Amino acid sequence: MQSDYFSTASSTTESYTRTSKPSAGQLWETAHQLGFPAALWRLPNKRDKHLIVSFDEVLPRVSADLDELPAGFLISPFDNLASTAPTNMSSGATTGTSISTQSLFLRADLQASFSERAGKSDVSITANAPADTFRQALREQMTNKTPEKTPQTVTPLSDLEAQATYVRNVGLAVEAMQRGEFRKVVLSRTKQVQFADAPNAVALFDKLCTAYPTAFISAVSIPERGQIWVSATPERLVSVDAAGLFRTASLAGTQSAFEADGTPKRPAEAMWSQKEIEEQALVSRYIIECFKKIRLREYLEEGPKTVIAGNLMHLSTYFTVDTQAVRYPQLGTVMLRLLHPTSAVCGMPRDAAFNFISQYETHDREFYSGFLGPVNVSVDNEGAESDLFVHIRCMKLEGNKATLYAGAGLTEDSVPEREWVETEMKCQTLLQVLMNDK
Ligand SMILES: C=C(O[C@H]1C=CC=C(C(=O)O)[C@@H]1O)C(=O)O
Repeated sequence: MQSDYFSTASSTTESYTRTSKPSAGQLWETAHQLGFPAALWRLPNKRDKHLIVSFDEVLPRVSADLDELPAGFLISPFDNLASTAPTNMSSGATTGTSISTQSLFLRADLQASFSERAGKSDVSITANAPADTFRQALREQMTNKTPEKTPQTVTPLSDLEAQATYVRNVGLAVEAMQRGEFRKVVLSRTKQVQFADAPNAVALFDKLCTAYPTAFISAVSIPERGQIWVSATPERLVSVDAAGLFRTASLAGTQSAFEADGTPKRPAEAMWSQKEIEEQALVSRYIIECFKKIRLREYLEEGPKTVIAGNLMHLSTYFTVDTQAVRYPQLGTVMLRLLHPTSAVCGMPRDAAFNFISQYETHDREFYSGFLGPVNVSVDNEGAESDLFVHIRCMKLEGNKATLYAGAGLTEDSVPEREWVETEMKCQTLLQVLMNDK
């Protein structure tokens, strides 16, 4: 007999031994079977994995307000701009921020943590009707035998036409920048991959966790769209921890983390071109301008430093603010609205770059280059924290098909063919793990 996993009283947390606990895969499959959205994630440099299941078959569209939302997981599209509305800040400053209600929110109706160290998982569930349905379906899932794993065939489809279009559009962007229409734009492209069978998102998530310990790894299932988004992003957008420490970072400039002979490069010895230094400085400047808009001067800036992101290296500058010391508890929400989309995924000035992207990109970015992550989630009784990341190095799974997304930051010094190669390298972050079917 399986133990009773959930209490149907108010929200409870229970611990299980290794033999009786439901695995992330079993919880994920149960949610999938019942048509419930689910999000699985692992924070950078952490080992614990977390899962949320929402009992809303159609997810609510919400404003990304960290001060109002309950515990859950937020996923926002790139195109999240709304009409500008004046908002009064606690500091007394008045500024224009975008109030958009296009983020999808997975409320934590069920929350589970999987800790390798402690050898236990905690599962808690709120007491509303689908809880019983879920418990029943999970019991069945746990008694089912896992099917034998057969090697997966993964076929990237030809990109020749996409390459020609991309190179032409980069050329047009460079001309527009030389005419002074904007200073930076991030143009993206997609890459299609065909699988023999629908890939197992949880197995893929686990492989990404192992391959990229410093990335934010996630898998988000959105049944109403028939999509699962999987990513290994190196870019933090906004975090606010239980002690009120706010963090953001600027990330840009790209080169391979390996020498031509395959030996790893030492980050401290990485050489960066003027184009890349400027490209990253524009992202930092964008963040500082957001601080200026709300008249916040007490931020700590560290960098730029070379950081490793899987198969790539980037330049990154870190910004931190003690929201308690500056008496600005809503800083996370305010900065989120000001920052997105940063010039790491859109450009500078933002609106001109956004218009260029809308005019020339031939695909809908959907959730690529939006943001995602846990909101007001408490882990290990350490207090609630929010961790939102820029949704890059990601792909959309739809049955047997995956669409990978990658963009490159362009300035007037960009060479179109090199930018295409850069997007290919970015696609490799996920592709290498997909192709390595161990
Ligand atoms: C837009 C992407 O990366 C951004 C983050 C780091 C470096 C970037 C670059 O060098 O262009 C991009 O701004 C992407 O991976 O799709």
